[in-house]
Amino acid sequence: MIELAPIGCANTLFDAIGRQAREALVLEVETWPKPGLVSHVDTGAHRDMDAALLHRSAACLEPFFARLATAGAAGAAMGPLRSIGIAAEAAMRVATGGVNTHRGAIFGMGLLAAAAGFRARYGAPQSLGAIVAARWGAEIWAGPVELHSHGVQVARRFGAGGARAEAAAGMPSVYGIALPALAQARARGADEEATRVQACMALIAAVEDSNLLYRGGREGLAFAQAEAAGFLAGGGVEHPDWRDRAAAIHRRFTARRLSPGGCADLLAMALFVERYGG
Ligand SMILES: CC(C)(COP(=O)(O)OP(=O)(O)OC[C@H]1O[C@@H](n2cnc3c(N)ncnc32)[C@H](O[C@H]2O[C@H](COP(=O)(O)OP(=O)(O)OP(=O)(O)O)[C@@H](O)[C@H]2O)[C@@H]1O)[C@@H](O)C(=O)NCCC(=O)NCCS
Ligand SMILES: Nc1ncnc2[nH]cnc12
Repeated sequence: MIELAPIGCANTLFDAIGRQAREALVLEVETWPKPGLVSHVDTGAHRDMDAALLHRSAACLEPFFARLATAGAAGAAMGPLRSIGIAAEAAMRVATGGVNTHRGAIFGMGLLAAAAGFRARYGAPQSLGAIVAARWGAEIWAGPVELHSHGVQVARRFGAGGARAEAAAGMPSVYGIALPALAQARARGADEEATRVQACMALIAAVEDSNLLYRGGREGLAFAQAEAAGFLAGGGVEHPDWRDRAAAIHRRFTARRLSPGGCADLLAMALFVERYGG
């Protein structure tokens, strides 16, 4: 257990955590081409979502991320965090007319915001992901399960761990895949949008995204992973024609109605974690 002396925290710090979480969600949307996903350019494989809706959703979630940071700093266990998360999901549904824009992000980014609050309060040396795993990992598994959610159906049919497994393990896809991809692309001179596309492709190539499994089954997931891996093996965003190649992959996902919504969330979480120094 972490035992460190508390340090003072102003509300403005928690507000800043909420704002940074929202900005990370917005930056994810403002990234093109992301295979099958919504961006400022088009709506990909979605008929019920566009960039404006995702922006509205991100805006309505900002105060909830700030509340989660405050709760994290107060040493909250998973129960109070879950209550804030459920209220955030309800607010999202009101803001979007019932569309599931950011359920995964509420969960994962919400836990990272709580960890950022905890770390600001106690000065803990661990990464935000390590704090999530250490403080709330066991309770994440013990929480109530929605019998009919897409994630639960996919877990039953394919044994996929989804957002819970990712969070309980301390966000390995954020730390082991997205952050190194962002750093490497940037070090090689890629611009910021290209850097985000590279990280998105790296995530799709490796993550068992429950949205891909729900819409495309094992075959859809394998198709998506092979497409992203092919992009990376061909030089990724260092290839002179990278944008055309990524756009062609985006069209192929869209034609198959495949959308890696979990990877979109993980990209946003990596952008948030980067700003908080790991
Ligand atoms: C525990 C929950 C996360 C409940 O989860 P659920 O049972 O639904 O299971 P998952 O599928 O595991 O997760 C839900 C969302 O997480 C994203 N996701 C998917 N795979 C991964 C992964 N490997 N790692 C991390 N995150 C992942 C994904 O969210 C994004 O996609 C959604 C949009 O996709 P779309 O294609 O439009 O899909 P639908 O609208 O669902 O269907 P169709 O359009 O195809 O018809 C969007 O949400 C993105 O964010 C998964 O959807 C959790 O919800 C829970 O318990 N909540 C309670 C509150 C709580 O405890 N909070 C904790 C503190 S904040
Ligand atoms: N850009 C995006 N497109 C589709 N689903 C998403 N969920 C979170 N971000 C998304």
